[in-house]
Amino acid sequence: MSFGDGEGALTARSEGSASRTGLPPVLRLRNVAKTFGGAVALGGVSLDVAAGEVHGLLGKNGSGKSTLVKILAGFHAPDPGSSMEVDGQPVALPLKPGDFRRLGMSFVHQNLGLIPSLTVLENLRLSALTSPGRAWIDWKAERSAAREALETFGLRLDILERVDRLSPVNRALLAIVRAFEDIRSGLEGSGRPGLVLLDEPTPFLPREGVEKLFGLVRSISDRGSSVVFISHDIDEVMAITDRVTVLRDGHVAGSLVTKDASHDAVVQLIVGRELARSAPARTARKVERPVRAVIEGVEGPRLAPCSVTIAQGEILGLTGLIGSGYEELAYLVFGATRAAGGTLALDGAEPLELPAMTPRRAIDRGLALLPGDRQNASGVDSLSLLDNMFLPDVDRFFRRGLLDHRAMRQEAEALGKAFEVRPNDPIQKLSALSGGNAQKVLIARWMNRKPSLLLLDEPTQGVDVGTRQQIFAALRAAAADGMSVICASSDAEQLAEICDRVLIFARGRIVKELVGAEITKDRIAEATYASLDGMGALPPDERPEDEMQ
Ligand SMILES: Nc1ncnc2c1ncn2[C@@H]1O[C@H](COP(=O)(O)OP(=O)(O)OP(=O)(O)O)[C@@H](O)[C@H]1O
Repeated sequence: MSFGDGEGALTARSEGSASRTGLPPVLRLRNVAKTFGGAVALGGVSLDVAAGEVHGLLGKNGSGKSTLVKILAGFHAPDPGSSMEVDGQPVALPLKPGDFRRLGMSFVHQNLGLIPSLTVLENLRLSALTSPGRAWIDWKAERSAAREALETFGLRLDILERVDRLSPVNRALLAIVRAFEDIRSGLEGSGRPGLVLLDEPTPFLPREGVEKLFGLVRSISDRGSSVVFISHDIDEVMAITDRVTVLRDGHVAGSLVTKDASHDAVVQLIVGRELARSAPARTARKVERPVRAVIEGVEGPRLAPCSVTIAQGEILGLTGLIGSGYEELAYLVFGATRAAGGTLALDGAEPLELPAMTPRRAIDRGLALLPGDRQNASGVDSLSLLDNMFLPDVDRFFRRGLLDHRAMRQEAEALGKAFEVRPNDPIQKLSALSGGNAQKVLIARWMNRKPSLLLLDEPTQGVDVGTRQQIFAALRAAAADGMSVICASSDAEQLAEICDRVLIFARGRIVKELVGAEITKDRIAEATYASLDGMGALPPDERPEDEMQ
């Protein structure tokens, strides 16, 4: 994600914010290795994180980043021969769960690690509330500590709200604030500089969230603490880190000082080759094509009634700030969220009432939805790759009442190969795959069904820079064959690469349409943030319209 060159654009870190000299590395890893049943996830990684440094950890899906983080969290035991120092002191491995606190580390994992049934307050103050030797809880003091922590981050949340009622964005922000709080209280007690590890914390964050997070990261590092920042977003990494280490196939492919490195050099280190940027094939798409779907007056919790028409073979992007309504449309059309009103007419057929739409009906009519919240709503972690791929249409593998396992396996293998799923073992559980590889399985599943209208919510979240290009190419090829795609995303770069048309939403309405050559990353970002001006009046050429063709 990057947001153009305008005011508030993500800016490169100043030289003054680099690491503190004279102090031992806050974390030193030597030859850290991990094998899972013979498969090498980490092949001997050595890495120093300096005090006060923001260190980017990058690498393709499955390169070993999360495995390394999980070793530090005491979740995985590394192989013998691995060694670790914290603040210059040797630390015995494996770590036990919870040891990281004693060592001055805190984490935000991809699944955020919040307890959904507890309140914001309870989640935020979990470490403090459960710390040993605490005889009683001063709830008044806890409430004010929680409010203060949220205020520092500019996060407006009801501290008594249950976490499962929060939006995904607010959950991510809360998890990040909690990690910073944990380290801050750790700092007070121990005098250590401390280390926060952020494992892909930003995909759900709106731009203001990213800016706030970066502001906090800078202030923490300015006070001497270190941050390890894992992300697939190269622009973010270039903006916030002092140094980057790139993992490839479980080994360190290289380390770079960020201010001396170019974007392309980092990409090359990640993928191991130069990445050819494919130009969007928009020219052929100006041709008038038959209408695939007419969505009229769709209305949802954050979406005022709005209408959208999409042509056959068109890739339509939806974007805006989180909460502007763009992120709801796909779910309302698919019946995953109940619409308050509206109709959907497919290929000239009789319109269907959206409030009566259900996912089953939508699938029967040739729709498919890839939800953004893949941890909770997309795949089933405890099932195999094969089951996850064919969950929605297992019927087609029945031959005279029996399931044709061989055909399923062959098709799953071919699909995994096409989408570069690694490891490509159809009977492996989805939970054994890295986050990005799991996302590839889920994209493959829906693409394979050849829906007439594919609804995507943040489809390449957590997917590495090389695979992203393959997914874009697959989407373009499917669109050239007539599949229509609606892609909701906060990633302007992604939309600029694949879309024929982009609709920008603000306050529940469509406020701007960009077509063909108008679609650039900067134009999308500009139109998105123009809607913030004064939060009231929009510029004259961006007045809300209910109808856009
Ligand atoms: N519990 C497990 N059992 C078996 N294999 C595993 C397990 N956890 C991870 N792996 C394998 O280890 C390798 C590294 O995975 P890891 O999750 O560390 O990658 P990553 O770099 O974090 O990827 P991503 O960017 O997709 O999150 C992958 O091949 C993965 O399939």
